[in-house]
Amino acid sequence: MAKRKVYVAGHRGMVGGAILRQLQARQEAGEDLDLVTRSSAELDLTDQAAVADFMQSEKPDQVILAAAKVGGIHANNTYPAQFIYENLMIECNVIHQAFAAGVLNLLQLGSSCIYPKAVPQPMREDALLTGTLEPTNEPYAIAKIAGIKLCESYNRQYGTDYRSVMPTNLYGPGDNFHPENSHVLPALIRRFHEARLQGRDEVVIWGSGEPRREFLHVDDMAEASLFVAGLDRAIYDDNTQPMLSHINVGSGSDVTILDLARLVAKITGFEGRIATDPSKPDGTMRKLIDVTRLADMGWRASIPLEQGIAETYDWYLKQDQENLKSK
Ligand SMILES: NC(=O)C1=CN([C@@H]2O[C@H](COP(=O)(O)OP(=O)(O)OC[C@H]3O[C@@H](n4cnc5c(N)ncnc54)[C@H](OP(=O)(O)O)[C@@H]3O)[C@@H](O)[C@H]2O)C=CC1
Ligand SMILES: C[C@H]1O[C@H](OP(=O)(O)OP(=O)(O)OC[C@H]2O[C@@H](n3cnc4c(=O)[nH]c(N)nc43)[C@H](O)[C@@H]2O)[C@@H](O)[C@@H](O)C1=O
Repeated sequence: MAKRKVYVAGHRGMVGGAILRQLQARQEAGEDLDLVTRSSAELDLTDQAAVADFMQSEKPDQVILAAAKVGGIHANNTYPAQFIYENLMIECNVIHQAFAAGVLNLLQLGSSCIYPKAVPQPMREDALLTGTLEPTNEPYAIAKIAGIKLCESYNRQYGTDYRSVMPTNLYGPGDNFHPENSHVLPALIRRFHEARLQGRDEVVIWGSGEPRREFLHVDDMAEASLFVAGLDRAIYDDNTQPMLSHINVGSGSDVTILDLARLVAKITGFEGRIATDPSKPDGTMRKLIDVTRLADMGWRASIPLEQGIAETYDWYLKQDQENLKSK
């Protein structure tokens, strides 16, 4: 039997990298896989003609779409045009050109920010499009909702099997530690680490510290993505209502940002004060997702938050030291 050719879009990113590592482990364990990757420098997924050429020449059996314009609350709020344009273009090009090249199986990653700002918690899949979105990331969320609807529409009209997973806030090795544009967890790991090294007695966190967020380790996310991609179609379809084909992926519990900061302080060894900066946005106050659907299918997260942050900090320290050496 021919090898199954899988294209992982976004393999240099945090999630795509973790998915690729798990697929490579399967390959080493004997699974007949042909793994295809391209960096954004090699293939700009916003370029329709380039994506068409690539799909026609590679003709993968399966596409995993983990490429996107990604960032935290500040980046989303500051670069809304890039977040909506690049994400819509990437989704349209990858999904349509995959279809045009005869790809029947695809999995794409959305985000829990697709759900309305004021919605019963935990947020079920059928909360989609029941209210207005959180303004700080509405353009990104609109693009992610369009991704779900693209998959649903191609499935309805052409009978393809294009699936969508909606992750909660993710973290782990390979994360972006940019001081302004990153998500909260990598930002705090870096800020608390630097404060300890510099002997500072205070670290400031953005907003009130009161919002709650649910965090999932990227290795859990990669495992869940491959679990959903590999589900028998009858099981996937049985568990989705008509016109509601996405599946939430989360850890099932959330923490306040202040408690998260205390945990990061403990792990990084910072013993000073934690202050808040109310001039920075809180964003949505709570976005815990309901993970019943995925749990019923047989998958649950396994990496506890404290352990996951400690491992991520170890990874960060290794990167930090390599960077220091190369300076
Ligand atoms: N991180 C999080 O907390 C969450 C992430 N998600 C979703 O998970 C997915 C993966 O996110 P994550 O791994 O964190 O993001 P990263 O920013 O770590 O990685 C994104 C990847 O996308 C690629 N990419 C971006 N633009 C282009 C382009 N124009 N052409 C080709 N490739 C491009 C980049 O490739 P290159 O490196 O080659 O430039 C990069 O490696 C995204 O869909 C995101 O929306 C959802 C919820 C939370
Ligand atoms: C995954 C998700 O990520 C984004 O949404 P978000 O959950 O609001 O993301 P965030 O991680 O950046 O912030 C979480 C909370 O944490 C607070 N916070 C404190 N101190 C820092 C800090 O130093 N940096 C950041 N970024 N936030 C901080 C911050 O004020 C907020 O209250 C979406 O735009 C969208 O991309 C999306 O889907």
